[in-house]
Amino acid sequence: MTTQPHSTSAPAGPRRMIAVSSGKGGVGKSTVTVNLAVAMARAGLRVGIVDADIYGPSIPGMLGIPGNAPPAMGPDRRVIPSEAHGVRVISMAMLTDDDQPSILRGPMVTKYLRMFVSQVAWGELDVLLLDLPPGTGDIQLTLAQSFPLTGAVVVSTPQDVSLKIARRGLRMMEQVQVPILGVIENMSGFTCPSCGEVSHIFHQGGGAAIATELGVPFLGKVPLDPAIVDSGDEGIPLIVGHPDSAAAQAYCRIAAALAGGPAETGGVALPFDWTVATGIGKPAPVPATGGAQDIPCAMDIDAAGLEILWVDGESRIIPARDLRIACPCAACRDEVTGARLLDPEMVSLAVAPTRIWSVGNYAIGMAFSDGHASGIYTFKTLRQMQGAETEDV
Ligand SMILES: Nc1ncnc2c1ncn2[C@@H]1O[C@H](COP(=O)(O)OP(=O)(O)OP(=O)(O)O)[C@@H](O)[C@H]1O
Repeated sequence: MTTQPHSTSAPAGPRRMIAVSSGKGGVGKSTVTVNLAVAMARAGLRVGIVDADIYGPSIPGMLGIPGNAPPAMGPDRRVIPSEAHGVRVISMAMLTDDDQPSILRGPMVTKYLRMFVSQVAWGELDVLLLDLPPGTGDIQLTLAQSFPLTGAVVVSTPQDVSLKIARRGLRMMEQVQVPILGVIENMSGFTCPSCGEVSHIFHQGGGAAIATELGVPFLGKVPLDPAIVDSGDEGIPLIVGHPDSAAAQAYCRIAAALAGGPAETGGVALPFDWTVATGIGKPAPVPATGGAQDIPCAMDIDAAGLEILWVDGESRIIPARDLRIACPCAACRDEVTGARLLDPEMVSLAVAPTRIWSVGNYAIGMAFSDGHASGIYTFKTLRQMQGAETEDV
């Protein structure tokens, strides 16, 4: 285990940011995250893990990194991640005393995690894995919305109840338009400690059934293997200590599928924060490569309004005033009925966006010249607005 400084210049952002989630605790999500990360590092990728399981951070221990060692600071006051088995790691466990459970409210958790992603000197990364806290509550939803995730993986065990909960997790990710990269069935079958053969003493196949039912990929099964428990306790991942085991080989296959899977969206690079007057932060246009999704490939603003080119090649202008009038925030729309609360007559004919920023990978936020800045416009909504008649108000 070493602690090495990485480039402290502003990060370009990881090529892929993948959330590892589970509907409930104890299904092996952190173990899966660690072994996938080490498998990817061994395949030559530059890999980082954000231990976002802020209430029960276990990643450093599984990689043999002392939990209570505070991380070093770089010259630009950015935190330098720890590194073990070729994987860079940042975790709440490094910032709090092991004996003091972190009692943090939701907004604080999101603040810390944003910091973990953007204020850490990660250097160049091919893949950043986020080990999410278990469950499908507000924290998970906020996290899924806060980062430009390439997609999410859902870990489940074969038991019925666990699969039902996994289904809820999948639906949650769908709601915030985070692509599901697939389902992993953990503890599926038992690996005999003496002969290494896998026998299916419990249910199996539920993960594949859910994946089929919801139309998402099934990434594979990891058998129940007593060596995994010892590996976690000793800080030597199974991939390193028992590379020939059936479970280690399953991790390697899943890692290969995730590292090279068809998850790139093909749209503009995210995140961005564009100040319209200076053009600073404006997302660089990329070619529209085809596809049916609501993914922007280029954005422009002129006197006529906001023009968006979509991945399927469609492009149209939404007048700036229409955007302001359509603001979906709670002050401008009734949250229950959706009725407009904003009087269009109060909106100046000259209103225009002054700043546009990406929200997760499904929406943009917009600040207007009248000072209003709380609306979040999903790509889907913008696409529908482009198709609708201009409001005659
Ligand atoms: N395939 C497996 N075979 C045997 N034991 C496993 C397997 N996967 C995980 N475990 C063990 O199950 C326990 C829980 O695993 P882990 O901490 O990774 O779960 P988790 O879903 O991240 O839990 P939480 O989110 O509550 O921290 C650990 O002791 C781990 O070693």
